[in-house]
Amino acid sequence: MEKVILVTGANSGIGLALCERLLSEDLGLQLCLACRNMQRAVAARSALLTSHPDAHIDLLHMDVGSVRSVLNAAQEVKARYNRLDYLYLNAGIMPNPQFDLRAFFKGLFSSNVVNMFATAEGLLTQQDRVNKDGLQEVFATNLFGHFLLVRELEPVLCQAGHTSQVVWTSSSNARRSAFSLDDVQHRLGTEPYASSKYASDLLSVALNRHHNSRGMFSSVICPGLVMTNLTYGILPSFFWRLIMPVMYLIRIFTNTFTLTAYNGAEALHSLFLQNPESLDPRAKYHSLTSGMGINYTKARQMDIHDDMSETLYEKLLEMEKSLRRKLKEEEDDKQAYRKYLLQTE
Ligand SMILES: NC(=O)C1=CN([C@@H]2O[C@H](COP(=O)(O)OP(=O)(O)OC[C@H]3O[C@@H](n4cnc5c(N)ncnc54)[C@H](OP(=O)(O)O)[C@@H]3O)[C@@H](O)[C@H]2O)C=CC1
Ligand SMILES: CC(C)CCC[C@@H](C)[C@H]1CC[C@H]2C3=C(CC[C@]12C)[C@@]1(C)CCC(=O)[C@@H](C)[C@@H]1CC3
Repeated sequence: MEKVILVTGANSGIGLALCERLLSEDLGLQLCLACRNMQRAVAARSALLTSHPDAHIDLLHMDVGSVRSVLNAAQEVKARYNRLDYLYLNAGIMPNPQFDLRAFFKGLFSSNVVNMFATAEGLLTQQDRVNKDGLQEVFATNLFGHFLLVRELEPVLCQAGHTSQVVWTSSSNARRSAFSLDDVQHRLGTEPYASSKYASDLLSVALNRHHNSRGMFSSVICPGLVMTNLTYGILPSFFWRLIMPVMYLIRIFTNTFTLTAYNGAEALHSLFLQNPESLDPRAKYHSLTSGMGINYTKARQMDIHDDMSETLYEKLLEMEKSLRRKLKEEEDDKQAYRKYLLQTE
């Protein structure tokens, strides 16, 4: 039976490179590209079909930052496929990034320089905003929409006699100090990206605790620093082009500069090849590239406390409940209004 794989944010960057790599591995896969921008999704599908004309590729509209869109898309998935083998939660945003040049130069001449290049600790802040559901956009996109998707897809992910794998594209920018259980959406801080990625690490551990017995396994990966639309948004593109040779030089000293989307997808691809039961639920799988351009994946232990991951999980369940209640009320109001209009006609 062909494996069914759904990838969010599959129309560009690391998500698209993953699809390309999966198809090179096995043409008998059923790939589903879940995307917000359908024009780019169609282009991505055509590009994949050019290199793999016999591939089975479906498109699915899903704005992972919108509760309604995720619920609709999940219904569609359950109608189309009776089981899901891999769910890659890859879509992500880093809006309005601000780069701290002073911190960069200070870090450059400190003993922390390698860590600074690997994690960008202290270098980046972002300006977030509230979305239509009343949630912080970064939290909604990078974490909550994906959480809701996993919850909705439980019937196709957790099936007797079958294992499934959920893989989060996290980041080495994820940091416990950027996250607070009192402010899970990061309304008050300036590092929503680091916070959302740390939350995904916590959530993955909690998902394993609650779902392993039902055959669903969750892992997190970091693709390293990859030149994609997300990173091009941090500094002007002419600057990136100018410093590209320097980036390749830095790679000699830090294997985290994977740079290409193909290299960045290494850990995602490597997890596809492994038995989910053999993976370490508390490890983050890093895509790394040596100075000679050799790709490999390395597992590193995450800085996670079980009680913290459990509390986050419970808070997300609560949030889900209240958002569903709100949607139901809105739906009821709409129905009542329609009925009223019909009666007054
Ligand atoms: N590049 C890097 O160095 C690193 C990236 N990552 C993570 O990798 C993941 C992929 O990013 P990357 O490939 O770099 O960047 P890209 O910007 O190229 O890709 C991001 C993808 O996410 C999609 N997306 C964004 N918002 C939504 C949404 N609301 N609903 C559905 N899809 C959405 C984008 O689609 P659309 O066309 O609609 O915008 C796009 O396909 C992200 O989670 C990012 O945080 C982690 C560490 C390092
Ligand atoms: C190398 C150049 C001379 C100067 C580039 C400096 C910075 C713009 C980069 C240094 C470390 C980078 C980095 C990221 C973005 C660009 C840098 C800050 C990320 C935050 C991108 C998204 C992620 O998720 C992280 C894993 C990256 C960590 C490193």
